[in-house]
Amino acid sequence: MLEVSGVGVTYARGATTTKAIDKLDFTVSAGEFVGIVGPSGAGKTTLLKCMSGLLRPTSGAVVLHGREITQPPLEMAVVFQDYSRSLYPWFDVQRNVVLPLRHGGRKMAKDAALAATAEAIKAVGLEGFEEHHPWQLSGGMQQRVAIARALAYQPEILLMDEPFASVDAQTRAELEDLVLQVREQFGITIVLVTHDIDEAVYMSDTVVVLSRPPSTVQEILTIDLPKPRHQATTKTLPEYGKLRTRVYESIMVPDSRPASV
Ligand SMILES: Nc1ncnc2c1ncn2[C@@H]1O[C@H](COP(=O)(O)OP(=O)(O)OP(=O)(O)O)[C@@H](O)[C@H]1O
Repeated sequence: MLEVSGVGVTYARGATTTKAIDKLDFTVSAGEFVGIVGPSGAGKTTLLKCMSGLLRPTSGAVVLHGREITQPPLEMAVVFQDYSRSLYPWFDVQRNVVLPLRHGGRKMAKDAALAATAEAIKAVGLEGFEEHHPWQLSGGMQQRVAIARALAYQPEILLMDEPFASVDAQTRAELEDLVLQVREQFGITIVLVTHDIDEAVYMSDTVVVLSRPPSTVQEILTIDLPKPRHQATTKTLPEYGKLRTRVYESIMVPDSRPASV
C-alpha cells in the first residue's frame, strides 16, 4: 500500500551537504502499525517528512497506492510532537478540530465536518471541553486535541512523529492506549516515529530499525505479541522482554561502514 523505495535524502546548505538518509526500503501494509526507531540523528523525522509529502527525497520515492507522493496526500494526516505549535491558540477545541476539515484539502460540508469533529472529540475523551482553548488544557489534553484533529480528517494513514515525547509518563501510557484503541475503532494504518523502544514494541505490528546516519534499514522485526495490548500484562510477557532487547541490540550495533561513507 505504502512503499518506501530506495529513499535517500541529502540536505544542502551552501557548500555544506549532510547525507541524512542513505537508502531506505520497506513497505507498510493496509491496517498495519509500523514503528520506526533508530539512533539519534538517524533521519527518522526526515523519513516521515518524505512519507508525508512535505519533503521530496533526493533519491528514490515514496509510493502510495502505486502513485509517487510529491505533495501531502489527502489520504494522510500527521501528528507532531509539539502540540503547542500545532494548535491554534485563539480557537477553542471544536474549531481547532473542525477548521482543517472545512478549509483543508478535504473541504467537507459543514454538517459532515461537525459530525466528524464530534465523533473524534468523543473518541479521544474530550467531550465537554469543546469550548475550551488550548491554554486551558493540560499538555496531554492538548495532544488529544491534535489526535482528534487527525482522526476527524478520517485519514487512511496516520503518521506520528514522537507524538508523546512532551507529556509525563502516565499521560504517555494513556495516549499510547488511546491511539491503539482509535486505530481499532477507525481501522487506520499508522506509522509512528519514536526514540522509545518500549513504546515501539508495545504499539507496533512491525518495527523498522534504522542504522546510524546516513541511515539504511538495519532490521525489520515482526512484533507478534497478542492483541489487544495492555500496559501491565503485555509488558510482563517474556516475549515482550526478548523483543525489546532485540530492538535495543539492533540500534546499538556498531557501524561497520568506513568512516568516509
Ligand atoms: N533542514 C535541514 N537542513 C540540514 N540538515 C538537516 C535538516 N534537517 C535535518 N538535518 C540533519 O539530518 C540528520 C537527520 O535528522 P533527523 O531530524 O531527520 O533525525 P532524527 O532521527 O529524527 O533525530 P532525533 O532522533 O535526534 O530526533 C541530522 O544530521 C540533522 O542535523
